Amino acid sequence: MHEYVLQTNLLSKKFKGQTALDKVNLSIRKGSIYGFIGQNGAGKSTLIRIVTGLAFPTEGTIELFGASEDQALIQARKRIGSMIESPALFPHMTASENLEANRILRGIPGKDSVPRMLEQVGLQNAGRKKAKNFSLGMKQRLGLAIALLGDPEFLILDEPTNGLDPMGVVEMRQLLKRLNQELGITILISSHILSELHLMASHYGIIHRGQLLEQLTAKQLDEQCQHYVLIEVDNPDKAAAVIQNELGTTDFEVMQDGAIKLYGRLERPGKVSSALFSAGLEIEKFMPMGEDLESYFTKRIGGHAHV
Ligand SMILES: Nc1ncnc2c1ncn2[C@@H]1O[C@H](COP(=O)(O)OP(=O)(O)OP(=O)(O)O)[C@@H](O)[C@H]1O
Repeated sequence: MHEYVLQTNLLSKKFKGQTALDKVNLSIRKGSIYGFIGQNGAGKSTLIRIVTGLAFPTEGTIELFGASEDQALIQARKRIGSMIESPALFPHMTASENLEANRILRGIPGKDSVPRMLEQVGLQNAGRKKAKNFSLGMKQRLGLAIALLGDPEFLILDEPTNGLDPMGVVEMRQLLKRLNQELGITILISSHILSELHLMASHYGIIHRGQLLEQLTAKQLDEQCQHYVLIEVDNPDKAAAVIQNELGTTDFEVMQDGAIKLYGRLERPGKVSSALFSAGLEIEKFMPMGEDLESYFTKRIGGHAHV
C-alpha cells in the first residue's frame, strides 16, 4: 500500500519558452484533502492537466498510486475521477440521463451506479428537469457525480466552487468532506476561495509562478499563522503607551480604525487587560485571533496579491 496517491518529481512544463511549471515536487498523501493554492496563471491547471493525462510534461515525472511508466499510468488514471473547469453536460438530458451517457461512453459497468451517484451528490430528486435548466450549483454537483462514476479513490477538482453562490460553496464543501471521511476518497482541490479551502483541507500546497513554494499540513499552517490579540479601547493612543511602557513590548500595531493588534501567543492575557484597566481605559474588545489562510498566502508569495 502506497502512502502517497500522487508524487511529482521535478515536474516542468514550458510553453514556447514560457515556464508554466518549474521543477515541482508535490506529494499528496492517501486520505488527505489537498488544497492547491495559487493566483491566476500560477500553474495549477497545468499540473492538474498533466496528472489527468490531458497534457505532457516537458521534463520530470509523475507517480500515481506508485505507477510511473506510461502503461502503468494509464491503468492508474482509471482510479482517478476529475472535474476540470465547468463540467461538460448534455444540456437536453436529465441528471440521470447525463450520468448514464457518461457511464456508457466511459465503459463503466453497472447501471445501478447511476442512482447511487445521484444520491451521493443529493440530486436524486432532480427528476425530469433538463441539465440546461439546472442552477450552477446543481451543474457542479452533477459534474461531481460524473467524476464519481467508477468509484475513484482520488478525486481531482479544478476550481469546483468557481462562480457558486455562498450556499452552493457550503454545499460543495460539505459534500467533499463527506466523500473524504465516509468513503476515504483522497481529494486534490484547487481554489481561489482560500477561506473555503481553510475549512476543509488537511494539507496545502502553495504554487507561485510555476514554483511550489511550500507544502504544509493544516496543523502547521495554524502554527505558522501569526497569533495576536485584537484590542479595542476608548483611547488607542493611551493604550499603545501602556502596552509599550507597562508591558515592555513594541510588537503591536495600531490599525486605522484604532483597533490594536498585539502579536505573539500571550501566556498571560490577563496581565494585558489588567494593565489597560488599571490605566483607566475602557476595554470594548479583547479577543485572541489567528491570521487566516489568505493573509498567510499573501505574505508567503511576498506581496499584496489578489488571489
Ligand atoms: N496551452 C497553453 N499555451 C500557452 N501557455 C499556456 C497554456 N496553458 C497555460 N499556459 C500558461 O501557463 C501558465 C500557467 O497557467 P495555468 O492555467 O496552469 O495557471 P492556473 O494556476 O491554473 O491559473 P487559473 O487559475 O487562471 O486557471 C500561465 O502563464 C498560462 O498563460
